[in-house]
Amino acid sequence: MNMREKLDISAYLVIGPENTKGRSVAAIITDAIEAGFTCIQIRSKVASARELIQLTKEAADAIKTAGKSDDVALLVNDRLDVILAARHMGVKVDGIHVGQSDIPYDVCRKHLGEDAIVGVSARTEALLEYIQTVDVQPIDYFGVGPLRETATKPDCGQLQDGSVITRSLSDIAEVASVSPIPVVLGGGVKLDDLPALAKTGVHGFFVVSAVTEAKDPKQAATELVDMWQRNTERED
Ligand SMILES: Cc1ncc(COP(=O)(O)OP(=O)(O)O)c(N)n1
Ligand SMILES: Cc1nc(C(=O)O)sc1CCOP(=O)(O)O
Ligand SMILES: [Mg+2]
Repeated sequence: MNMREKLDISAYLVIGPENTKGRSVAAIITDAIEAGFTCIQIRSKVASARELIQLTKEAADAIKTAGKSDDVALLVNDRLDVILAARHMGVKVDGIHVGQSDIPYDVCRKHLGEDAIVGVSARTEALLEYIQTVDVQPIDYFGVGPLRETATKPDCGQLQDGSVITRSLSDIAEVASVSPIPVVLGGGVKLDDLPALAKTGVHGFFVVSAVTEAKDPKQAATELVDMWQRNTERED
């Protein structure tokens, strides 16, 4: 089974060097994987292409050292060029995450191949229409958010007048129920949000700062994974 077929977005870490308070991205990825995180996305709006390739290599090495190359997916945000370059250099990168102003997902699929993971985000109100109008077959999951405003991505949920739309739990539950593909929810998500989020039917949560800015990232990641598992365990 390839990584696309095995994809698990239940505990999804998004991380870049601007999020780690000067600490090593690879070390925090190791902490997250050891805690049980299932998916990693390298996302940086400040790193150069060369830096992103290096970060992606270090992330793939961290996943391999943890013995999880066949279980934990490694994605890169936005940068199809970085993924192609990293793959060319022998780095195992499993896929890409793109939003509505990024490279179109069908172009990503064409260049990355049938086994790659392609995640897409769209605003919830747009997503409901989107689901009915696009062929979701090339897409593996929808990234939805924000639950609340977050300094990590000040433009998320922002309208042209500068106001910010956050997602209510009922919006999230509606998207999860109509989406033909799995949904992962993020944006301002903290530990205490997980019990309510688990009830919405989404397949997982994604976080940046709840892990990357924590005093002890390993402990924070462990608490998040445990909380999600406790709240999504089947009762039968
Ligand atoms: C899992 C996940 N969901 C949503 C996003 C946001 O993507 P996008 O809207 O393209 O914004 P940027 O992350 O590129 O600023 C994401 N990265 N990951
Ligand atoms: C990468 C990203 N996408 C978002 C969306 O709403 O689409 S919010 C976000 C950043 C989430 O960071 P934090 O966990 O620190 O709030
Ligand atoms: Mg993007």
